[in-house]
Amino acid sequence: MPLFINRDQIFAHQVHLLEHKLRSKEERILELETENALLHLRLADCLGQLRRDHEGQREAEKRCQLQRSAQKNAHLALSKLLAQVQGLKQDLRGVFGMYVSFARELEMQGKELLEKVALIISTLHQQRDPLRRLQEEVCALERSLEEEKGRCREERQRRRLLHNALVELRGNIRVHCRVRPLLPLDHSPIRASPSFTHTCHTHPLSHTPCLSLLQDTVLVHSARPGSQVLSRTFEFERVHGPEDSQDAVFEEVKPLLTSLLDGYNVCIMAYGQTGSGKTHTMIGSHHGNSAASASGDQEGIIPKAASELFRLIAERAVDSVEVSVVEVYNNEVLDLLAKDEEGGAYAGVKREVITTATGNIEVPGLAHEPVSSCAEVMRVLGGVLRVRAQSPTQVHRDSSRSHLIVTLTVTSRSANALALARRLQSRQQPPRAPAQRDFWSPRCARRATAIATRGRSAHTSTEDRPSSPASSAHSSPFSSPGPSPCPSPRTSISQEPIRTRLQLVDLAGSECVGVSGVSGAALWESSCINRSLSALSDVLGALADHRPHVPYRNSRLTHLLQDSIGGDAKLLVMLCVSPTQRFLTESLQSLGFGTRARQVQRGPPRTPQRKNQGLRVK
Ligand SMILES: Nc1ncnc2c1ncn2[C@@H]1O[C@H](COP(=O)(O)OP(=O)(O)OP(=O)(O)O)[C@@H](O)[C@H]1O
Repeated sequence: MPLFINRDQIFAHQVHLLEHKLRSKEERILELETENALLHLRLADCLGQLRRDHEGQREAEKRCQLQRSAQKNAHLALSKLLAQVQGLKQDLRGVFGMYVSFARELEMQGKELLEKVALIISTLHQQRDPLRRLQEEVCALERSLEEEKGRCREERQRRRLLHNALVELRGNIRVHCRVRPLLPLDHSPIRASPSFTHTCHTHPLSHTPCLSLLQDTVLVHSARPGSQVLSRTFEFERVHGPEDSQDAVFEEVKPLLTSLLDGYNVCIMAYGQTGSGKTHTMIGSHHGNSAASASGDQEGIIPKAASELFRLIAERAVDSVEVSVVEVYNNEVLDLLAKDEEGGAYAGVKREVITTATGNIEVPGLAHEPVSSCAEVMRVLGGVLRVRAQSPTQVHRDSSRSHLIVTLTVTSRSANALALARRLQSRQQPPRAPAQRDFWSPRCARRATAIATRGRSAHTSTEDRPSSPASSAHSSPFSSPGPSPCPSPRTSISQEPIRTRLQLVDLAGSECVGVSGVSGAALWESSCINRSLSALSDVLGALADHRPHVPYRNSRLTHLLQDSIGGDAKLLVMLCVSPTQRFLTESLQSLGFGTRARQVQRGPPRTPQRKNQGLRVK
């Protein structure tokens, strides 16, 4: 082995060793760096974790704080609730205390009441007998009151029948009164000028009713401030109130139609102030101009009478029925059935009224149309009513400006009529209703006959035509046969037909020109209407006072109706009256007219003579 070692080699060896050491150190450094990096990573993890833990802790602390504040609030609410519960318990204790005291009080009162009831029951027990007796007395009194009421009703009925018989015997004019309901026209303002531009202020009370009805009496009571208190009563054969229907009004008129077929002439006349319901009562309510088109329960006396007439004649031997229609307009008699020159339309031709040498009232040339049913009558009437004079006034928009007279002439061979005529010829007593027999004492009959005889003998003559039985032999309505004398009992009754006449009159309304506000031609119409109505009133006055002169000829209306007013037709005046203070003066005038009409005594009505006994037959 060499002793000498190369230095280089040693150095190389040392370098190698050092390099090796360096390498291992470097490896170690690398390892340590890796480890360091890993540790850094772990540190970062740990720091992240720590941060999260801190945040979680902060969150937990926040929640904890919230929980603590919620807990605090809950504690507060709980303590409040507890305080309230304490208060409620207190109240409840108070209420319970009250309830207990109230219950005690109630119990005490109940006990007291029970004691009182027991006392009352025992008192009642003691008084039961007198009470029962009292009850029995009350029942007996009620029964007797009912009986008295029944007797009173019967008595009133008898009085009415007796009155009717007396009216028949005396030949009185029957007067029915109809008070219409309040209508818009009662509230319409009255205008000062005919041009209807200025309105007058009416008294505030003027729309209040001033009429009250009691059985067959009209009570007029007016107490307007500044005027005298007025209180008057008017009695009529029948009084209809505002609530009475057209049927109810017709029911009271209906018996006259039987009389017509039994051989009497009949006249039904509506009288009253303008707008008081005459046309409504006679024809019916209508819309537009077609008054005859009133239907059903709104039909007036004319359609209902025509219908009843044809119902009655279906059962009897009646030859024919004819209708004629006239209007008295501006004191002229117009034949509404006369046709124009072509013979087509109704023209309203002027006619004259004449008194024949025998005292008959005639309208020469008056047109008649044969009719065989109510519908035909209404058809004819519907046609002519369009010709009737109408114009508006401030009181009534559809005011009729003429008097309308519809005449139905019945030619009959009815055995009833003949038998009745025979009976009336043989004794001067009115036909008696069965119900009358028990009260129609001979004394009563004697008295009534005496009154009737007095009444008749008191007015034996008039200027125009005497109304004594003897003179009535010559009466003749228009161109149809009219009332005739009672033939002597010995006169034989052949089977010649009897002609009777039903006159249905819708008078024009009386009116105060100042109130109705008319002028020009309408003023002349009003003046003619008022003059003819005043002539009618004068005629009634003369008849009622048995004056020797009856001024029938002062007006065409009275001349035309002479046979019905002063003759021996059964005449019924239907007074139509407005109910309000506003028309008080006019209502009083109409009621006065009705009273006057009732005073007329014309002797008992007669059946007309037959064709062959001097009557003019068309
Ligand atoms: N009883 C009644 N029930 C309901 N309405 C009525 C009644 N009477 C009248 N009327 C109404 O009052 C108004 C006036 O009545 P109507 O035409 O019959 O009066 P009038 O007396 O004939 O008047 P004028 O004389 O002016 O012609 C009408 O609208 C009518 O329908």
